[in-house]
Amino acid sequence: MAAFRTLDDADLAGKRVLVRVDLNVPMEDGRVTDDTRIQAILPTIRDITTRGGRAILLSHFGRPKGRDASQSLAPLVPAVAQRLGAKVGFVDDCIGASAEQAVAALGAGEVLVLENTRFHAGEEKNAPDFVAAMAKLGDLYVNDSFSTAHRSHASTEGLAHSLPSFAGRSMQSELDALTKALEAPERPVLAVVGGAKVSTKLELLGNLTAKVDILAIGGGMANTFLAAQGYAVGKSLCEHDLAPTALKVLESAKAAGCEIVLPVDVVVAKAFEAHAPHRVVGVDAVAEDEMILDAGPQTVRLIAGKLERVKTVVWNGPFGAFELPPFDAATVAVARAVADRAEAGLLLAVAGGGDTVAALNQAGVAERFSYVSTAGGAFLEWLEGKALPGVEALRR
Ligand SMILES: Nc1ncnc2c1ncn2[C@@H]1O[C@H](COP(=O)(O)OP(=O)(O)O)[C@@H](O)[C@H]1O
Ligand SMILES: O=C(OP(=O)(O)O)[C@H](O)COP(=O)(O)O
Repeated sequence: MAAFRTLDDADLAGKRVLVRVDLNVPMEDGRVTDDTRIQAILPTIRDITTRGGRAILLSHFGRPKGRDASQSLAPLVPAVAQRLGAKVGFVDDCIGASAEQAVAALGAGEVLVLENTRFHAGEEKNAPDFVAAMAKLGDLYVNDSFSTAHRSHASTEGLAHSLPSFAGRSMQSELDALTKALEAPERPVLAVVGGAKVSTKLELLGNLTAKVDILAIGGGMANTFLAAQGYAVGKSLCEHDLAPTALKVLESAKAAGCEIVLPVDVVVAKAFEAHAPHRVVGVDAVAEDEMILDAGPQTVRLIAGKLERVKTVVWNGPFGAFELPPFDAATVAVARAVADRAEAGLLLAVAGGGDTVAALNQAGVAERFSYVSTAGGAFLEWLEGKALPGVEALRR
């Protein structure tokens, strides 16, 4: 028997199906800049609607503290409708009278998006009253969001205990593909971790050092390590409070025999904007009024050198502020080098994360990777061998 109930086990006709999806997609000026996560949920939505169910989509967007119009899911609704090729409704809350009325008015085969779950404090607290208020809106619960499975939130975990629950098609295929690709990875394994979510991803790097042979750290993540080692990082994105955690990661790596690769040179600018005047400097030469926005060419060469002796690459987090050219250079160069070797059959390359996938698409290499996951943090936690609350809650 499969570990999870899937849509194959569900009687969907006429049912109100609460579907946890991840509409936390990269956006710029109200426009979706990478639709991978939207494409990923279409099979599940279509499965529900063609079988006469009512698909009620739940998602967070960003990390708002309470209701915040700039983090609304409303601009995502036309993007979902366009890719689905069907009308999609929207209601400005995910609980309460307005949501209840909109769900009651939803016909069989129709689709509705509810407003950002994180507008309510109960979401991240997984508060029982908030879970109950959402559960009232559905007969069944489907989790199709592997990328939020590491969160023990009301819409990712709580609801699975309140309603008959099922894994969606994307959730199923992510778990299948990652298990196949990485259950017993060929060594040496190189993990590449960058990005901006330093506080939520730094701690897990300690455990990751026990699983991989080389850990290359870049992006905003690297700045915290550089600062912890005593380098001045100026105005860079950096969590100075987390210096002790960064030092612990370095100690764990030493104990595990995992080689750590940090930037040796960086690209710095005084403004966080595209084409800002910039210079390449050694990591010991960042001025007080500068910020690190990318890794430098020497660092790229260093990582390219490591690629020559590894058999598996796992990657989450861009190496720089890739949305702002030319600070995409290191990410693009490393992505191309990995893709070339994957395509030549010299290594297996798996990458994941909302922005990482966007960066690989921007570099035009996503198709040349062995597997690309929608998930970043969840992918790293899965790789560590951690039980993911959103996945565990779906087990039979
Ligand atoms: N040096 C840097 N300074 C500021 N932002 C950075 C830097 N390096 C990377 N980033 C940002 O990190 C973000 C992606 O991080 P993250 O959300 O952790 O990745 P993912 O979504 O792939 O899991 C991008 O928006 C990118 O601009
Ligand atoms: O974008 C996401 O994760 P990712 O940046 O690790 O790929 C998910 O939507 C989770 O978002 P969160 O890290 O705010 O919980």
